[in-house]
Amino acid sequence: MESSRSRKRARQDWDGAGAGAPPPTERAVVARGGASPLWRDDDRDGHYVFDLGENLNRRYKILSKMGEGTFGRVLECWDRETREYVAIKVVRSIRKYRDAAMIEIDVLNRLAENERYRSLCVQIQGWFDYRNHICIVFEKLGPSLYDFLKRNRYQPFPVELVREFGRQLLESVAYMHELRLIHTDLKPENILLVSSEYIKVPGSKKNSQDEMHFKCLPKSSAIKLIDFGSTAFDNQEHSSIVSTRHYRAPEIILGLGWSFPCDIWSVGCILVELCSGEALFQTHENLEHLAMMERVLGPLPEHMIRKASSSAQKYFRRGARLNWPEGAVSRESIRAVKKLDRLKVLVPSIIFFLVMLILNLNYISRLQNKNMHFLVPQSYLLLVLSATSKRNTKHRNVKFKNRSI
Ligand SMILES: Nc1ncnc2c1ncn2[C@@H]1O[C@H](COP(=O)(O)OP(=O)(O)OP(=O)(O)O)[C@@H](O)[C@H]1O
Repeated sequence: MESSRSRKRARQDWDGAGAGAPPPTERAVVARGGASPLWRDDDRDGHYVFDLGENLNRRYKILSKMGEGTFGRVLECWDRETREYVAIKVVRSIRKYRDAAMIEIDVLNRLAENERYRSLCVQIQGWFDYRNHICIVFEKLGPSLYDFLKRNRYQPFPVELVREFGRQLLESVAYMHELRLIHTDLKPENILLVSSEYIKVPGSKKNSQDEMHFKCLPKSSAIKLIDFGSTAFDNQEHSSIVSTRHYRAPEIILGLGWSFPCDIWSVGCILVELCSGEALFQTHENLEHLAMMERVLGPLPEHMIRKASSSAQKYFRRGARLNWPEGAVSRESIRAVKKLDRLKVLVPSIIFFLVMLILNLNYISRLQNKNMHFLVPQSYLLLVLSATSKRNTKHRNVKFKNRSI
């Protein structure tokens, strides 16, 4: 079962076994100058064990650990050849993650076919296989939007900035969808600011001594998408469960099959979170999740309930309405759902219309055609966004124009 606050997606059940033996030549290499360190075993999860300052093959020097995910660790490295900092994802030496990394490389190369990707998605600079670890070299980016929220003790971003993030996010997703790719794991952790620079401004939350808190704001609003390890090709068979729980679309939970719209749902959830500071659907259980969706957005469309898979029918009474609150596992669960406000109350009105449109488009598209391509609605959303952007810019003398402040 997923832990209640876990933000990590439960990965699909892969079939691979552990890693094979390391290439014999590597064992003999001794750490000296620009050479590789002595061979050492991976940790029990298959992660590469390293010390800071060591080499990752002769070209890259390891400077720090930038992040960790299900697939592996991301290390900040110095590229001796280009003389620039890079972020290298060192994938766990387990067959299933190695295989998934090769798919990620495939997707990244596909994305890189068009120049447009440079400003929308993280750029891949290359990859190599080192001591049975696939290493993917990326341009180094700044912190994720989640890192920023956390650093600010979950104080929300200003609405002007959220709108700017939303516009870029929709552009990136539209670009992926044009290439018939579905990200499937959009979340604030997978959206990185391009720059780490920030400014401090007075925040809204005060502490117990009534002292004013400060909050950090990025100097530039430019963002890029990362983590294409779960990206699916539209025309390939899809696994039944995708997305990290909080950002998972209703059609996935109901077993209706999923396609491009599941990314759009995640975008809606992300925008609300950036405006409110907290994940919209903080749950780890399907029925509670559906009840939360109904609380925020109104009843699930009848056509979706009708087609729910046999295993999802148990969430409904006589196949017609959600078995809620009768089916709740605890009073606490009922309270958690009740505590949620309608979308209108949750987010400023300027974002409300956009999010409402996004989340409802997900429903509408299912009504029309489950594999409907999302280009048309996305262009429409972008139009709405730029229209509201202009209006608001006039009114409030917005500082987030041109992606920098
Ligand atoms: N290009 C980059 N520049 C800076 N930091 C990065 C970069 N790529 C990844 N990171 C950091 O490393 C973390 C893990 O990266 P990523 O999400 O790609 O790994 P993962 O193993 O696929 O994660 P998940 O378990 O979410 O699938 C990110 O959340 C981010 O903090």
